[in-house]
Amino acid sequence: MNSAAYSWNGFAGRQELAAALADHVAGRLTKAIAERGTGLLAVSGGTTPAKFFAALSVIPIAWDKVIVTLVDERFVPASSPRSNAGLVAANLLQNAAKAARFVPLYHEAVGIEDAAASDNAALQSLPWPLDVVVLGMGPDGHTASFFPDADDLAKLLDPSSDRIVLPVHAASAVEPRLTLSLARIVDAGFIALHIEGEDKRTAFDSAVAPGPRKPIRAVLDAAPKPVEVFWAP
Ligand SMILES: O=C1O[C@H](COP(=O)(O)O)[C@@H](O)[C@H](O)[C@H]1O
Repeated sequence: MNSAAYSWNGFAGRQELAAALADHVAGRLTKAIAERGTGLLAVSGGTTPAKFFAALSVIPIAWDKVIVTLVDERFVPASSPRSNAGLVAANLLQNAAKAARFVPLYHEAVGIEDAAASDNAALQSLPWPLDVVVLGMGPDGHTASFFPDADDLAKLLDPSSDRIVLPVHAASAVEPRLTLSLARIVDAGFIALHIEGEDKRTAFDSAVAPGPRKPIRAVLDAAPKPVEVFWAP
């Protein structure tokens, strides 16, 4: 594993974790706004981030200078209960954070390849690099939409890819996906991994142990700075 790898931040409870992670992220965004006039944040979806989103949404920073996008998205419209954009709209883009600009990954398109190509063009104009990326992880060791059984996983995990967004097909992923490339993720100023529960702790421990390389391990290996892991039981 790369010598930077990760740093472990353990909490007694999920609410406490959500508050601490929200404070860290708000601090980073405030610093970015002071330094370059804008803050660029990419967040994950699924189920874990809801409490963190709620905590972040009430912190009074200059949200009108913040751009929020997604680490990954399921190929479903925002009205679907499986939409990561829907989760962000309902939990993060509320309260003070309502003033942020949201850049979605899902657009109606004939297929996931077309959607990824149009995202690639649309996201080109964002003020890269990301100031903050908050990753999640599934018990299978997937992070972003880098699923262990994805077609052409080596291409998805290529740290030198010049793509911003990539299409993903994986049998275990339910629907096709859109994901930020590994290169854009590991280039972020602050990389957090937010995981909860004993099953995910076990999955993380096995991903960092010698053995088959899970996708989360590819992020740890490619990141030039330690990934800050936020965990609570
Ligand atoms: O499908 C996804 O799963 C992961 C983990 O989600 P969780 O429900 O176990 O928290 C998430 O990080 C990713 O953004 C999402 O698309």
